[in-house]
Amino acid sequence: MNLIEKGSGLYTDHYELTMAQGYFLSGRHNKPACFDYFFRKIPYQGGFVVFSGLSSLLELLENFRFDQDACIYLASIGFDERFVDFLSRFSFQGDIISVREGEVIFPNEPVLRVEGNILETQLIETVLLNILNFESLIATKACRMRLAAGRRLLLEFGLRRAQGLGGINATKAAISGGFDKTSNVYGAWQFGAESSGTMAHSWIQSFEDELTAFRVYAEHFPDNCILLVDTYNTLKSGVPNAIIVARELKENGHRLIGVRLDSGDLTYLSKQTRKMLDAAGLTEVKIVASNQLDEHIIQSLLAQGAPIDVFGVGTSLVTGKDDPALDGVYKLSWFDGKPSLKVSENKTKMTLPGKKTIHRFLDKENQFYADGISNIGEGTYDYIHHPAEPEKRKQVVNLQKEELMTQVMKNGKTIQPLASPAENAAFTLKRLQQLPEEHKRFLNPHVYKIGISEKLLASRNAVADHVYRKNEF
Ligand SMILES: Nc1ncnc2c1ncn2[C@@H]1O[C@H](COP(=O)(O)OP(=O)(O)OP(=O)(O)O)[C@@H](O)[C@H]1O
Ligand SMILES: O=P(O)(O)OC[C@H]1O[C@H](OP(=O)(O)OP(=O)(O)O)[C@H](O)[C@@H]1O
Ligand SMILES: O=C(O)c1cccnc1
Repeated sequence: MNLIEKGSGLYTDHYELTMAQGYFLSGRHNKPACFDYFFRKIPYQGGFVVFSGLSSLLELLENFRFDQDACIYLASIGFDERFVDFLSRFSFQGDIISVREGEVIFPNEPVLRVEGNILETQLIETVLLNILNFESLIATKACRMRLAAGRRLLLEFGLRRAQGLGGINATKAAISGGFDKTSNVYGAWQFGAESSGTMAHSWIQSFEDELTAFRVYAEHFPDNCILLVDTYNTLKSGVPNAIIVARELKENGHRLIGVRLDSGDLTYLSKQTRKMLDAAGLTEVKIVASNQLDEHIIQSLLAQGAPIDVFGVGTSLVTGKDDPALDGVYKLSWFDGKPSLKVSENKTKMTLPGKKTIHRFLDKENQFYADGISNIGEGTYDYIHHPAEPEKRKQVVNLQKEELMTQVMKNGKTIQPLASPAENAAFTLKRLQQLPEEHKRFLNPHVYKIGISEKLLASRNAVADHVYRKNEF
């Protein structure tokens, strides 16, 4: 299935189409509207999220169409003929204003805004949430592993354990989050990443003995050879056999790239392996480790002094293990000329009305200090208020600030070059250097402050009052 070629219109929830039909048949479909995308809870008990998926989304929206087969199907399941006819000519013509892909973002910030008519802005809800929530979830996980691994090489090994075809976008997000290479050949091809890999146990098992398996592999791939050393006994067989083959390669003007450890105590085994390789004069041979790694294990292995050069990570990365979904939502904030909000018993869940932007305030060391959300065009403000407890406020005068949102799509056409996953990763890394350490630690990270301007607070109160009065509760 290729959504881009087929047109992605059916990649949606049924209710988006019934609402769209309702807007169309009641003649309301051209009324202007604006929706915000934001999430509420940071996954993995972390201190930040890496915003990812924007380029995938823009590509899909440019191709958000209902082809003939889709229209026949929609008519067959009861959609109105006039509406289906309208859909056959439909394309998304709205605008998108967003923070940059790879930006470090925080809960309750409306990081992306969609403007257009109510029908088109409603219709894209599901695909938008599907893409942004998943890629941001996985890029955040990848980025946490990058923080744990420092400059060591990170390989993505997850396709076999991914949630079905989600494995494709997981690879894109893994690279965006800071992984260097992937085992996923399709992903590498699609997203301009580098694919690479080692070997499976089956290769070694298919030979009479381990040494022959290593020799045949090295013969075929003398310049791209990483030997898996734990099939029989890592220290008594795998590493000694790898050393024999490494010497043979050297004699022939080549070099063994590395050995891979895939079971057992990775600290003990990597230390012993390093000693054995070094004693054999093979200081250049790298140690690759895999086996159910995650950011915590990587951090712990390095703290234990494990001399591991490369980490291969699959399951926990591509499934976002520990937190299988980001709770990003898409809420109507402005309709037909008026700010709009969704009230809630729970004040933290009340949405922010109107068209808004985000400023990031920076301290003297150019480190992130706090983020402010305000109405667009509001100008400067001196305080930001806690969204749920507005009596708590923070002064933001005399601080440098950056406006985080820019227009990326106009009338359904992307107006900025789409960043590659590698460009996103470089941007994220730069931004993380500006995020104070206390927000990056894994254990009980300090909460980054976000707040709303006085004017936005006043307009939220006014709109909420109006909604309460109109609905008499
Ligand atoms: N020194 C270490 N410190 C912390 N975690 C480690 C260390 N060494 C390995 N691990 C992790 O511990 C887990 C060990 O998993 P498990 O008990 O399945 O071991 P195994 O060696 O894979 O066993 P098996 O031989 O059955 O495959 C893995 O997630 C691995 O990454
Ligand atoms: O543990 P993960 O983080 O998910 O990383 C991927 C795992 O997949 C492979 O094992 P598998 O048993 O599938 O095949 P193999 O024979 O190549 O080891 C590989 O050896 C890793 O252990
Ligand atoms: O290339 C590898 O070593 C690899 C690829 C996929 C999964 N596990 C390991």
